[in-house]
Amino acid sequence: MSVLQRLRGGLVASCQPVDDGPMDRPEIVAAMAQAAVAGGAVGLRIEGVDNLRAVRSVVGVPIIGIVKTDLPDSSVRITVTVDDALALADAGADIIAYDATPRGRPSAREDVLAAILGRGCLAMADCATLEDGRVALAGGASVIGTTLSGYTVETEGRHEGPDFELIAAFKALGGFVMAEGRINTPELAARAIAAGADAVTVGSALTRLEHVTGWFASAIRGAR
Ligand SMILES: CC(=O)N[C@H](C=O)[C@@H](O)[C@H](O)[C@H](O)COP(=O)(O)O
Repeated sequence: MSVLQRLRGGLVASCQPVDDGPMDRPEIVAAMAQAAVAGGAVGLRIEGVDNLRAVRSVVGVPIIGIVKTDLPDSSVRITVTVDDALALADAGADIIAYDATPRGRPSAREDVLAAILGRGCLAMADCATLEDGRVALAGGASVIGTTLSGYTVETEGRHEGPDFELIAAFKALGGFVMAEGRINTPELAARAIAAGADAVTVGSALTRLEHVTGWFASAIRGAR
């Protein structure tokens, strides 16, 4: 079965602990990944080359790899250089996700995409808009994700929850549609599939213990 066939209709667990938090260690990310697969995840999204290597050695499901970098002069963070893309391919990523918005960054998005495809990996375009998805598919990306909707100046504050409109619009474009971003409950995940997603990625609600704890703690404080 192809990588996309294995992901179709399933859950991808994004195992990204809070940066520099107590769970931000490759062995813990690998354990999270194993637990997610045991729970039914058909794929994983992993940040960082060391984490990816640790996860690759313990699971067989498809892995979407990214490297996040905080740049001084750009808000683009996801797989911003050709070297990052190549390192993820070497570490065993099946799919490499990159920032597919037109915002400036060290390597042009086209160059990052070409590097991913050149290594025989599939490319996932992390998009904010319909136009990002259109450009990415035309350039050879296989997966278009709603990952960055709500996280660019253009789209900030547009949706409090998942961007179901973009999921539906992507469906009409063709390509493999990944619903991603603020899908924090099983009900929202099911709605994403009903809206046209081929697969759903969930991160914070599964693997950012600090965030999930905070949601509960503040709801309880607010109810007092
Ligand atoms: C915008 C951005 O940088 N998104 C990142 C991409 O990898 C992650 O921080 C998110 O956790 C991931 O997209 C999953 O989304 P959520 O955690 O909302 O389920």
